Amino acid sequence: MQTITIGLLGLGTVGGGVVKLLQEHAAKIEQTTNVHFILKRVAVAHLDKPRNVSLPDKTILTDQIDEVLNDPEIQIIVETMGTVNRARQAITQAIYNHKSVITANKDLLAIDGPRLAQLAKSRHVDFLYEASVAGGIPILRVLSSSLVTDQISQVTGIINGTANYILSAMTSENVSYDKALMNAQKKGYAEANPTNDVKGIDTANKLSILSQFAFGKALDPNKLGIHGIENLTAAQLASANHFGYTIKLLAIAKRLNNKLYTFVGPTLIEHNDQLAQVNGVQNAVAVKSNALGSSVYTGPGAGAKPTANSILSDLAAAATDILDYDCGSEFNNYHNELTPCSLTTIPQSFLITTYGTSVKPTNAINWQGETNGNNYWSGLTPVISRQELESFLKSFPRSSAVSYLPVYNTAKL
Ligand SMILES: NC(=O)C1=CN([C@@H]2O[C@H](COP(=O)(O)OP(=O)(O)OC[C@H]3O[C@@H](n4cnc5c(N)ncnc54)[C@H](OP(=O)(O)O)[C@@H]3O)[C@@H](O)[C@H]2O)C=CC1
Ligand SMILES: N[C@@H](CC=O)C(=O)O
Repeated sequence: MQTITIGLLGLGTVGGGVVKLLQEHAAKIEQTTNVHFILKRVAVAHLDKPRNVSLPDKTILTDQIDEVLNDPEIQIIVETMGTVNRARQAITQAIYNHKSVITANKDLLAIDGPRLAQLAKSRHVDFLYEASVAGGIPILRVLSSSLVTDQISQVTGIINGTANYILSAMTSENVSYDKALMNAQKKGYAEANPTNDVKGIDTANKLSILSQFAFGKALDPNKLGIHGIENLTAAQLASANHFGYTIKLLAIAKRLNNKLYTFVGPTLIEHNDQLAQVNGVQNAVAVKSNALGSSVYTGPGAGAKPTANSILSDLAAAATDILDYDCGSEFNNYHNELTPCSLTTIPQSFLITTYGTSVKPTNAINWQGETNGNNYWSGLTPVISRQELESFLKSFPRSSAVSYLPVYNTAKL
């Protein structure tokens, strides 16, 4: 049996899960990897905070990250503290100190992942981040191993557990948005600041990473048009349901020739689509590829143990590479020049909802269906161009509220 020494940054939801799984699964881990992992140091922000994990020795806790990063015995750093700047600094320092790094930090990866990956490669250490997309679903390994030779044309993801948990609770249990968000926070699904979860930013960050694995092109999340779920109305949820659809926060990347069409936002998806049945904290990634056809990968997208499981799979891979003197291969070595475009510029069908009246707008649209409630009217458009949509929206008096949502897979590319 070989020994690998690790250092952990962060002991919150995910870090705590890592410690628990290292303890609970120790026998299986040792048998399958032939490695005995020693957790030598754990960095936290607040030393005196009560913890719901038992550490072998309280003295391994420190609030000085450098004590972990500069410890010469530590071979692998597991970063589960979040934040962008402090985590970037810590990961860079770890790589310069010749330590392999595992992280779940999609906020950092989305803006600086490719650079950090190149740095790790140049320093001959591993840089792995399975947990950064869809929590417990091993989607990055599927894309970079099982589908490595296939040509992918589309990925669609429900990749934020908090948003999906909120939408499911609002749709099927009639729970209010605020209450559902509070429950997601209690369960450890939401980010320390849940703004990224509900505004679609976390979804966009994950789409950036996913796109890098599926298409060889990392997307700049700042250049994606991103829509969140925070302004969705009960009228939209009820109207979608009336027409046979569920509303999900989707991340879509679709390749056509050398262009990559992307969208992040709430979208109507037919009740009988497999993705519409993904509820609660479950995530799903649907992949369309030339050889395999359609495949869908589902599982918990957040939470302590599912996320920690992804980290432990990286840990096993990094330990094997250290023992085989084979560190430094890129997690994803597919690179491709594609031009990102917004899917919203493509003609497609929309759900339009007007508020303050239950009367149908007078515009000449061949509505595919319509419904109304006390104080709103909703209609389903045929496939219309962006220009037609915009001129329709402009035809309303400034004072009236009108909103629109796209219908999944109606875009005519
Ligand atoms: N929660 C989830 O389901 C998932 C989270 N992630 C990602 O995993 C990471 C961790 O998330 P999560 O566990 O939920 O976050 P938490 O807020 O639960 O935990 C963060 C931990 O990091 C510690 N920490 C924060 N800043 C510092 C610092 N400057 N120095 C040392 N320690 C620090 C905190 O210390 P203290 O406890 O003392 O305050 C805490 O233990 C994030 O990048 C998140 O995006 C990815 C997938 C799923
Ligand atoms: N806050 C995130 C956690 C996992 O990435 C989510 O809800 O999906």
